[in-house]
Amino acid sequence: MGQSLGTLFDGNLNALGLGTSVTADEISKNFNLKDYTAVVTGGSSGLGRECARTLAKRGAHVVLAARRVDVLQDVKSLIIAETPTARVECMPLNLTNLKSVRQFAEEYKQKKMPLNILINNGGTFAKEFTPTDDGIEVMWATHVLGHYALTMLLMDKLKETAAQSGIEGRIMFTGSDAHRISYEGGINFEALTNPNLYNAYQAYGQSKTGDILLARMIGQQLKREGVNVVANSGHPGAVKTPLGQNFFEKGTTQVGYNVSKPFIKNAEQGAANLVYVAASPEIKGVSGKYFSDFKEIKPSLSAQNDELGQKVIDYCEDFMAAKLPR
Ligand SMILES: NC(=O)c1ccc[n+]([C@@H]2O[C@H](COP(=O)([O-])OP(=O)(O)OC[C@H]3O[C@@H](n4cnc5c(N)ncnc54)[C@H](O)[C@@H]3O)[C@@H](O)[C@H]2O)c1
Repeated sequence: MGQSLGTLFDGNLNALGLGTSVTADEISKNFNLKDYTAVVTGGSSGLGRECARTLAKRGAHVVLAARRVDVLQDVKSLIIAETPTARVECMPLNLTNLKSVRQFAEEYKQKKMPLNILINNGGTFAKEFTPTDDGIEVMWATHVLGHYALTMLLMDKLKETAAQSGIEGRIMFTGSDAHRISYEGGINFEALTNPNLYNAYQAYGQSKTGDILLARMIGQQLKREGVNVVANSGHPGAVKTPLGQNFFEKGTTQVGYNVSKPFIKNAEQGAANLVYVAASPEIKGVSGKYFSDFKEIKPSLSAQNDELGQKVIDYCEDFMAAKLPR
């Protein structure tokens, strides 16, 4: 690996957006979500679990989605222990397998449930090049391809719900300021299948550049269509979760880690900005933007590049056409 995380971040902690210690409970204390239904991917752990807990506490009907339903059931029990009136469902979803993504969307629609909020959050950090069954680097497959397919397959449901309820639909992609560490040009499509080009941090960074670009492109498209649905992305900060620990504690130099450790958020703090982007009335009508600590900020130049964004969309569309034949 060329540059270690510590080399990249030492003396540049702002790049991490380490930010405030406001919790998801605090930021959402005035939200009333009793008329909302939300899907949270990666709902079995870390930030997804915390987003789900908070939305359910504010009255939303929450659908937890991840690979292991037994783990999701445990999360559901925890949520109900805190909020006995919480409405929570668990549905299996493997983001690296588009057939699983389609099955999730079809089963969701069969349940005839509305959908107001889609939180595209599930994720992973792979130290070594790890191809999926389709041969694609696993972080790109999970963060970008899986979430693009999920969003497109649920888009009619989001639009229909918004039209019928009059409530603005929200799509929230969990981005990361680590997107600023990426391959030259923001995204190297060849590196998605070539292990010789692999650098774990650049590969993670380009997958998050992909997420921010998806929110931008989809958000802009929804605005052009004039529908009552928006898409944005949010940076949670550097957060102590299984993924975060893998990313930080093992990846950084001792100096970098020691400097950053006091600023690392817990999941309640990390989820705050994600819950804000997904549900705050303050940002009604905002679409295609990137948020950190409850403020819109500019992502990298690559993540503001519509031409690159269109390439990501085209890549995802081609992949879906190849992997999801009817
Ligand atoms: N922790 C951080 O410091 C940090 C910082 C910025 C962004 N993020 C992003 O936050 C998101 C959540 O990560 P986290 O820190 O809560 O990590 P986590 O390890 O606690 O949770 C990851 C979740 O994603 C799910 N997941 C992984 N692969 C999946 C797949 N193929 N299909 C379905 N679900 C899958 C896991 O089951 C788990 O529920 C990720 O997108 C991550 O990139 C995290």
